[in-house]
Amino acid sequence: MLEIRTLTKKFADMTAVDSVSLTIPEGSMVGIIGRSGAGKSTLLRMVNRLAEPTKGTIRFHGQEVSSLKGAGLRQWQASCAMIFQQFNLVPRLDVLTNVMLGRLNHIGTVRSVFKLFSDKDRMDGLLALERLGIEQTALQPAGTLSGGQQQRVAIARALVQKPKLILADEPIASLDPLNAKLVMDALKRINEEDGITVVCNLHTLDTARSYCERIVGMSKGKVIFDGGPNDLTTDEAREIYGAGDDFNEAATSTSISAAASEKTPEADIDEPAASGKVVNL
Ligand SMILES: Nc1ncnc2c1ncn2[C@@H]1O[C@H](COP(=O)(O)OP(=O)(O)OP(=O)(O)O)[C@@H](O)[C@H]1O
Repeated sequence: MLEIRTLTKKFADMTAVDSVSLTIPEGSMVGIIGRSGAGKSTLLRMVNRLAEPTKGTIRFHGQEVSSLKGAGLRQWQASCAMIFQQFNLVPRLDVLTNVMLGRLNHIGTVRSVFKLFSDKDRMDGLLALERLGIEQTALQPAGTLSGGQQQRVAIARALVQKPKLILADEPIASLDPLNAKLVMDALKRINEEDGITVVCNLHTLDTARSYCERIVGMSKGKVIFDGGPNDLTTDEAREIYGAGDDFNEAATSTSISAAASEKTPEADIDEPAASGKVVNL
């Protein structure tokens, strides 16, 4: 259980996240929506402690993580994997090494400095790539992969961290709809099969409605909606997106959905993994 209480982040006199309180049960998949600048990224970054809260607390299974330092903080960051819009891979390193970098917080300092990975680390990395249907890319430089493949490498890297929580910050914002679907399907399957809690910032309402059992709507740093996809009315969505009377959900659409046809036109995707039944997790 993740418990966020009155979490606040100020940048000078600007309040990016304003007294947010949320309780997220273990194993849930939560989508955070809102227009650009609503405070979604800052909220996730505080949970992972990439940004320091100005005020408030974050607890995970009762442990206060908002005040952790040193080894305790590193341990928290290892169990709280982050996925970014821009993948954050090392382009010149091969895919498998990128994935194994997710193990750095689990191995000793000397081994981590020299990137001395064990056979087990390698095997875990390959198995994670296989779950994501991209094991055949293991020896390619990560920078040569398509965006959708790179994001799946980033998810494999998160998996080898053996996280308790995955925080995905706009994971599909740089992807075309087909690759966006592959990535969201992968996150959903990891959530369902491994029971890992996933909190996912999304620009688009239809994606959140399709994949998340709970939607949190943010505006100007505050939570203004918290409920199931069917509870979110058009009026509430309009308020979240700060739109006028002509608000249309399609305007926030990526045209992907969890229930969408799995018959993907292969010509549209340059990835071997996509030719099967979406992602082989
Ligand atoms: N390091 C920073 N220094 C100053 N202001 C910041 C910093 N990071 C974020 N902000 C501001 O905080 C507010 C919230 O930003 P944040 O990135 O959290 O929003 P967001 O909802 O994730 O938006 P987007 O979808 O565009 O990433 C914005 O006004 C942003 O300009």
